[in-house]
Amino acid sequence: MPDFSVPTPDTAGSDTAGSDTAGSSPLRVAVTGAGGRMGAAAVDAIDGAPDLELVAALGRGDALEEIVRARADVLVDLTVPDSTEEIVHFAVRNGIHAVVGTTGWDESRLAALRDALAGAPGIGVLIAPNFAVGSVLATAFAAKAARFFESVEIIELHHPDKVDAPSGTAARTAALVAEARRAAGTAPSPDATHTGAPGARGADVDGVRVHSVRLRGLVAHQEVLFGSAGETLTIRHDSLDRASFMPGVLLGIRSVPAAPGLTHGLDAFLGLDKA
Ligand SMILES: NC(=O)C1=CN([C@@H]2O[C@H](COP(=O)(O)OP(=O)(O)OC[C@H]3O[C@@H](n4cnc5c(N)ncnc54)[C@H](O)[C@@H]3O)[C@@H](O)[C@H]2O)C=CC1
Ligand SMILES: O=C(O)C1=N[C@H](C(=O)O)C[C@H](O)C1
Repeated sequence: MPDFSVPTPDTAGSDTAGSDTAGSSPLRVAVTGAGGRMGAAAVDAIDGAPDLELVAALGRGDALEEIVRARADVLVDLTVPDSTEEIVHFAVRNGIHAVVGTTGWDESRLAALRDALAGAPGIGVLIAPNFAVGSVLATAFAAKAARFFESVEIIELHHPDKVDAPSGTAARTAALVAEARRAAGTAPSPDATHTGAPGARGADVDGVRVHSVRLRGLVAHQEVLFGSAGETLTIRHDSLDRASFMPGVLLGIRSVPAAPGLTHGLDAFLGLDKA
């Protein structure tokens, strides 16, 4: 597993409100959604990290108070869009940092979380639409390319047990691409469609068409397609196994205590904001 080099909690000068990470104590980590596909993989990854200690693993129906009772420093939330907001606000109210992989964090939820964090100085929350470094890079590359092309569309492809569409990664990519195009004054993608089957052109996310494929055998994949006269550029990323997400989960856990407030996307923790 790649090991992204980051300051440990002991050397980061981190805010450790509500924690006991002084000295060489491992960072105490709780997981919600621990019985799910991602949660189970995260539990194993945390168990295998010598600087981390798994102190609580909660499933649906378990009381959130267990996270406080276990004196967790960081909560990792990998549940469902309907549960994540309540869980993360619970962590913030109780002085616990959070690393959130669950989807469903739209602008209104992010704004409410920023407000909550303003009243919880020193507490950090990472909302990570995708923990895979290749995916984070692909989204950053797409944002860079966005202003140079007339057309852009996104195809995201996932396993059929996924409950939400479009994916959180596609929504984030579309938002960043749209922002870059707006900033550059790029016109909307040309599209003469005015008749046909409903849904055939995918969902309109921030002015970008997003097509969601659900197919047994897939894990998590995305293509961003750009086009101009005579050329296309396709930026594709494939997560072939949930192992791809784990280095990012661990990086988030180790980094978030030193990053008070809201961090949206793993980019800053990977140093991509300086690239
Ligand atoms: N950021 C990233 O890199 C990734 C994010 N995801 C996202 O993570 C989330 C979980 O994905 P999967 O593990 O595939 O789903 P899953 O359905 O396998 O697991 C979700 C688990 O959460 C549990 N759960 C639901 N409400 C709960 C609550 N209130 N308290 C505790 N547990 C609760 C469910 O019982 C289930 O075991 C989804 O939103 C998915 O889109 C998935 C893969 C990567
Ligand atoms: O549900 C999934 O599997 C995934 N969810 C996230 C998303 O919606 O973007 C991240 C990744 O694509 C896998």
